[in-house]
Amino acid sequence: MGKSLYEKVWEAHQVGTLADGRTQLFIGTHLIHEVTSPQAFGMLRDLGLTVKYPQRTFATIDHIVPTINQDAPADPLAAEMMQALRQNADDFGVTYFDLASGKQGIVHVVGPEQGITQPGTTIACGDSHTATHGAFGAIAFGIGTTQVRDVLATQTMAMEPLKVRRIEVNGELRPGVYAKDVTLHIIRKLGAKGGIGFAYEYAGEVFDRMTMEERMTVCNMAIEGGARCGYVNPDEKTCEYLKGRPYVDMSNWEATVARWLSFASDADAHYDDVVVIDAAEIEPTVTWGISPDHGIAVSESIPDPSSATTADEKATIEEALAYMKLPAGTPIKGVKIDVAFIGSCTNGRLSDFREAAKFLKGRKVAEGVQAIAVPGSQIVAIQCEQEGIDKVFEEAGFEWRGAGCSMCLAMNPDKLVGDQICASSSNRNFKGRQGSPTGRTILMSPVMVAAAAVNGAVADAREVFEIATAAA
Ligand SMILES: CC(C)[C@H](C(=O)O)[C@@H](O)C(=O)O
Ligand code: SF4
Repeated sequence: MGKSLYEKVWEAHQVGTLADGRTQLFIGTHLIHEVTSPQAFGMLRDLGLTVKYPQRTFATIDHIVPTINQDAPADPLAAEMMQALRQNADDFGVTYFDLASGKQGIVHVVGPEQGITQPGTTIACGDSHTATHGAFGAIAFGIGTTQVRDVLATQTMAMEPLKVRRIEVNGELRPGVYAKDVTLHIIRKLGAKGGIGFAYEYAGEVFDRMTMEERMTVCNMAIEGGARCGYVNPDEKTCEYLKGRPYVDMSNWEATVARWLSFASDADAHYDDVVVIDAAEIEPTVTWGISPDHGIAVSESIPDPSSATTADEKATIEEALAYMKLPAGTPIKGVKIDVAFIGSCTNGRLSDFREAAKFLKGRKVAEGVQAIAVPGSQIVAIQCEQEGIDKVFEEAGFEWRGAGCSMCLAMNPDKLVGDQICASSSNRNFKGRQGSPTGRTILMSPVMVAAAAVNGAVADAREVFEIATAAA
């Protein structure tokens, strides 16, 4: 019987079995940011410990950093957190991609961009969207602050092994359907808790064809489907993306490629579960509620509690609709928006801005809508600016900001106000997620956010494109 990538990587990193039965797992790469690392460093200081492998630890600043006047946050607490990360990186000898480095950005954008994220490795980060790095065939876990301490001090952590579910998406995606729709569709189908106890292996023709950035978008949201991690097997595209990046050792490239590819799941690997999805059934998908599994096709209507099949489902729909203040049974298309946000570790990369710019060229953001575009990293910002994408956004009426998490979680000045509705390319639509306790989030792909911004309401980007083509 062959092995899955998950099994191969796990076995290669297993240091031993702990008394409680858990595995002590070696962590090849540790990524840190300003929110979940200060206490961990504090604990190291208290215990008189050092960072075990500082060369395996990389820091960046993303959550609290403002997207305007980035190095001068008005909030003294933010300034203090920024300073603390600088101090910790200096004191413990950790590489820090700070604002002055030109490499700063959201941790899950920076890792791949620098070539730190590599196939066959284990990666940990005190952040739930660490699964993003699985796009490269890494086993990447989001961890809590205590585990951040453990990894800093020992480069290992204790973990229970996972089951593996292979999710195959075969066939052709329809025009206007993006990686974000694929991931929202999977979560809709399997539920926000469906992946508990699993690693998700994303496979099949659709993933084979996807670019690395698209694979990252899908893996990023594995956690929103309950999975502990998600990955795509490494292939030529993975290697091509990484070739020549700053942290990739190019001294014996052929051997590196052979080693990376050897981690891919064997054809006869065992899976605990297999789900097969037909790509043609996936439509541009948007959320209507307060959990990422509250997704519907943009052509569908907001669920009606009376259509629920269980009492639990009924209560969930009622709670979501009460919070969202949306009428049951009416089309989601046409729901007015106040804010449009393109960015985040899900959809804040070059290809996301390129696609949205294609849509925005020659169009204007609807009156009364605040639209902001936030590159996932300083490098993404420069790439976009070199292509004139920033200008397309600005001419359309978007604000073009500096890199960071921005309004995805609003731990910075970018926040919704009151019960504003935001069309957002991010990954979570939880209550209060975007900075206002009554703020409302509708998740969708960047192109759909652009369409909503122009329309002033949720729109089907495909129709708006067609209307434009017909009029031309
Ligand atoms: C602040 C951080 C710990 C958090 C996470 O773990 O994911 C954030 O990135 C998020 O997206 O909610
Ligand atoms: S962009 Fe959003 S989801 Fe990603 S790390 Fe930042 S806050 Fe978390």
